Amino acid sequence: MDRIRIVGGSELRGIIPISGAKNAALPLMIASLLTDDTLTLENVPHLADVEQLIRILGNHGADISVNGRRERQSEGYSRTIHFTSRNIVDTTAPYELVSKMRASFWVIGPLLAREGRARVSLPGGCAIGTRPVDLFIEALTALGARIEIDGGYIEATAPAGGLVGARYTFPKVSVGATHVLMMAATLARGTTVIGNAAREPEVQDLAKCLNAMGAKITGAGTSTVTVEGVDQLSGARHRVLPDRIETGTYAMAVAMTGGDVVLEGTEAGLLETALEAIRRSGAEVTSTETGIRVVRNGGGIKPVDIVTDPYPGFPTDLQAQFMGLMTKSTGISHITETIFENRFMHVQELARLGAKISLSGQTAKIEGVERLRGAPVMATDLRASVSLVIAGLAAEGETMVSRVYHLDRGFERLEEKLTRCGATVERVSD
Ligand SMILES: CC(=O)N[C@H]1[C@@H](OP(=O)(O)OP(=O)(O)OC[C@H]2O[C@@H](n3ccc(=O)[nH]c3=O)[C@H](O)[C@@H]2O)O[C@H](CO)[C@@H](O)[C@@H]1O
Ligand SMILES: C=C(OP(=O)(O)O)C(=O)O
Repeated sequence: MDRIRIVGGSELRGIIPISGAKNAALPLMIASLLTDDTLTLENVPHLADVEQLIRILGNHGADISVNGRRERQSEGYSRTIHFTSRNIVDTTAPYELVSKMRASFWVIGPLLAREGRARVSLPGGCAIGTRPVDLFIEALTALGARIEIDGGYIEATAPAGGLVGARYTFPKVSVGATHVLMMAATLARGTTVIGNAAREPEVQDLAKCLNAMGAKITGAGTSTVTVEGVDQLSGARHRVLPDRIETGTYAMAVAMTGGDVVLEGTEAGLLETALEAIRRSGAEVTSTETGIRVVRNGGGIKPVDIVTDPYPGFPTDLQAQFMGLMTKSTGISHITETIFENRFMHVQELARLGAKISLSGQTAKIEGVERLRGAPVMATDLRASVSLVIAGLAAEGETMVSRVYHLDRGFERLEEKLTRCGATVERVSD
């Protein structure tokens, strides 16, 4: 199994190209099941999760071809992929395919809307909480679906004339359930009004693509989304928006090591709350013509308290990385996780590097230390694993991160991007 070896102590200087967003690419790829025409997605990151979803869509009958690359980038960076689901050959998403990744469950929306039925295994994904699917069931039931749970599968059936538009307000904000309800509603009869919808940029990106396919969606990006059902959707060409979590991760890495890096091809507007927290920690963060510049030249890392929240709040997907940064602050900071009940698994691994962190319920208290020292550490989930990389970049000596497959789910060419900016990071294959 691959490991990542880091020798800490170097500042980061240079340019890091930001990839297309994993969490936008996945629902966009799933949206291709809504039409028998071709959906072309540009800027799709080359990640394990994308490859897994390609297998899942293929199982439903999608014909998928990959080509193209971004200008000025070496082979293998974000790709252009064509998805054509002329016929849906199978409406079952089996356990073996769905258990590896939470987002694969979302095929339930398009399959149900287009084919009138779907049988989808209960999902897997990062083990960061119980992650139930009750909101999906409630939302699809509101559109008239009949839902049963049998042998670990959700079996959903639409009424004879298809799904019917309805007014549904989520009792809790859910990104995935918003994606699914929005996709299902595009082909429902009549109008659906989604209340307390997730406002994440990825929801906006999906709505933009669905509208390009002929859907009638307004309000995406606000908490009320209205979807007027249409008879059918067509193909389209859409560019996946930049990955705000990758952007924030590298910005925090620079704030940690010091240096001067331009994060290319991304936009500050996607992650203002996180960038503000990085600024408060003492780094300079400015928008440039090509992206975002992050600079920290000398000066300690100031302690900053954060609380995770749905967008536009501080993203839970950057919580572990920010904790990595705070381990070397000059004082005490507090990080409160409000989205997932078990998203502190990085705490004990950061402690191996010398971090001083104590937990009380959903709040971590981090006492900054002057020095971290390299050690063998284990990745426990996607974002936790990259928090160990951030800490390793600033630790003395060698840090060896195992279970790198977590990292490969969400970070395209991490070693290459960091090495080009002066870090010593390499993949070690046993
Ligand atoms: C592929 C993808 O885009 N994943 C992101 C998505 O995950 P995901 O869409 O799974 O996260 P949700 O927004 O649905 O989860 C938010 C909260 O709602 C709860 N919940 C959700 C659905 C449900 O039916 N019942 C329920 O109780 C969850 O357990 C969690 O506590 O948004 C999360 C929150 O920003 C991010 O951390 C993930 O990276
Ligand atoms: C938690 C994440 O992914 P997933 O929802 O697929 O588990 C993530 O992207 O940080």
